[in-house]
Amino acid sequence: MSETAQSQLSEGQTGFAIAINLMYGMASLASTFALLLVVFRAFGVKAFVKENHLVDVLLLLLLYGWAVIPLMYLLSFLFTSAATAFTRLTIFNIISGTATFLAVTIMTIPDITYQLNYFSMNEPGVGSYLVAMSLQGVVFLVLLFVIELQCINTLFNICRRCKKVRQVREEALQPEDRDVANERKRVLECQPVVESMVGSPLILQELTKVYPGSQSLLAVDRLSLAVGKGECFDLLGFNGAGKTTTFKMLTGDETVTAGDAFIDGYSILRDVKKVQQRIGYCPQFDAVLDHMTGRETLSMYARLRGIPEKYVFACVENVLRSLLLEPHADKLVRSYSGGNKRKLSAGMALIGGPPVIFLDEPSTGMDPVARRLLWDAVTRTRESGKAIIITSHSMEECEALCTRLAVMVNGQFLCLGSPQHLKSKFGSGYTLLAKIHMEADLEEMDLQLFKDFIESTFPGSLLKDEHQGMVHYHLTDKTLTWAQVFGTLEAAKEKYSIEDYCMSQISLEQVFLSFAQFQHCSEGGRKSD
Ligand SMILES: Nc1ncnc2c1ncn2[C@@H]1O[C@H](COP(=O)(O)OP(=O)(O)OP(=O)(O)O)[C@@H](O)[C@H]1O
Repeated sequence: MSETAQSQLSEGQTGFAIAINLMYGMASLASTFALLLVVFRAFGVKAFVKENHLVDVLLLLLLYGWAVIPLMYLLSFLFTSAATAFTRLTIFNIISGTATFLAVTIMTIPDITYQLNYFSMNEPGVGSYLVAMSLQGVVFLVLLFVIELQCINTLFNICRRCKKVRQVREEALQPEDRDVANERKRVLECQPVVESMVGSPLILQELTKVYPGSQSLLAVDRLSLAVGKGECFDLLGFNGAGKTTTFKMLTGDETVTAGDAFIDGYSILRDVKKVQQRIGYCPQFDAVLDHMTGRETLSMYARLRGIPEKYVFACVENVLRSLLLEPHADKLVRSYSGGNKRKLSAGMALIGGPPVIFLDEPSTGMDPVARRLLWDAVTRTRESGKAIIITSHSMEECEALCTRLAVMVNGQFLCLGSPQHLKSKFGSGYTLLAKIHMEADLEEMDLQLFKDFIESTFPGSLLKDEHQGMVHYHLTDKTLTWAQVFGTLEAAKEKYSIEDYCMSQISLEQVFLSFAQFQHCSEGGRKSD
């Protein structure tokens, strides 16, 4: 059974599937054996039909089936392709069956004697073989259950989790951003099912992903987060920070190495199907069906989300209109431009208003008008009480949409909170942009005088950029007030030929960039222990 299909079955369902497969195998073997017995009877093969031996033969054959079906099932795990498994195992059965039969016959020719009790434990009775086949069947079946129910994985997971819990305790001693630590504490103390009902449809508890390989990579490192109804949470991060991997685990596309997440109270480890029924997902790369039109695609998603048939049309029209897709609604998706495919992907995630919506860089490739329409649609959806998680490299988008955000670096949250909270916490000081009027012959001197003035008046100021009489300073003094800075610059305007100037709070982008130094450049930079 494929890993994805397997991951979507609960343990009970897997056990049931094995039992059904075994019964089907036994039934089809029994019917073949019955035909064989009919042939024996028709041709009067004495050894098999005399003295009710047909029943003995049937018992022997069925015991053979009991032993061999689970063995074939086990051996099939050695192959990745069903066709290869079928041909190779068939050849294996023919050779092993014929060869062992010939070998045993040849080796026992001198000793052939006739024994009335076929089931005797003594040679040439087959009693010992019957016992062996019965035991083989039981052993192979147990092995099959162990593999299919992923008992070993579960055991590994339990060990891994114990190890992780120890690590978390140890690492709790290391400094972690206070907001991130508070969120972790809040999440670990909550009862996910109760919390989901109360108001947090999405809960991540120590969610971890390690990509296996020669150098296993820790892509997502113990994320803990609760996202409430009517909240839009932005995952900001550099390339390779682990955002998409987080989404993939939450949507069931990737397995979870440790930890768990709950969507509407359902665990992604135990109830992935129920989770998938409750999410909308706009993946980073469009997953659209080329041979359907946009309208057909959205109608299909509306029906899948359980929207009553009489509302499907209106619902689809609404999404098409809100994303400016109406002119393309009846064209095949394969003829869509990149931006229009993106709009359709976003529409597919939003339609029907699932309780939790994941948007992975939804506005990439959209023109500014479409982007703003998307923002409106996302904001309306959020205000209707849905929890939205978004990743984006646009700070403008982040400021326009999100109520809270986290900066993700190397799979961990380095900070967490509302945009204003993070700007106040990490972006102390002000940004000053000034344009100095320069006489042709005195330009360097004018500029230098102004720079000296700023550096002496506002100690600790950092010159960030300088270009054609335009200077960009970061005024780092936390005690400065807006009035002080404006007053000083207004008074100095004439003296230093300041043509124009502008003051602003540190931007979110500057806060984000201040974490750049922590991101490993190399994608294989984070090895898991
Ligand atoms: N299937 C995979 N196998 C092994 N490593 C992977 C796999 N997918 C992602 N990674 C690695 O995991 C890390 C996180 O990748 P991920 O795609 O989650 O980053 P991201 O934050 O979404 O980046 P971007 O902003 O570029 O989309 C990267 O180092 C990446 O190389």
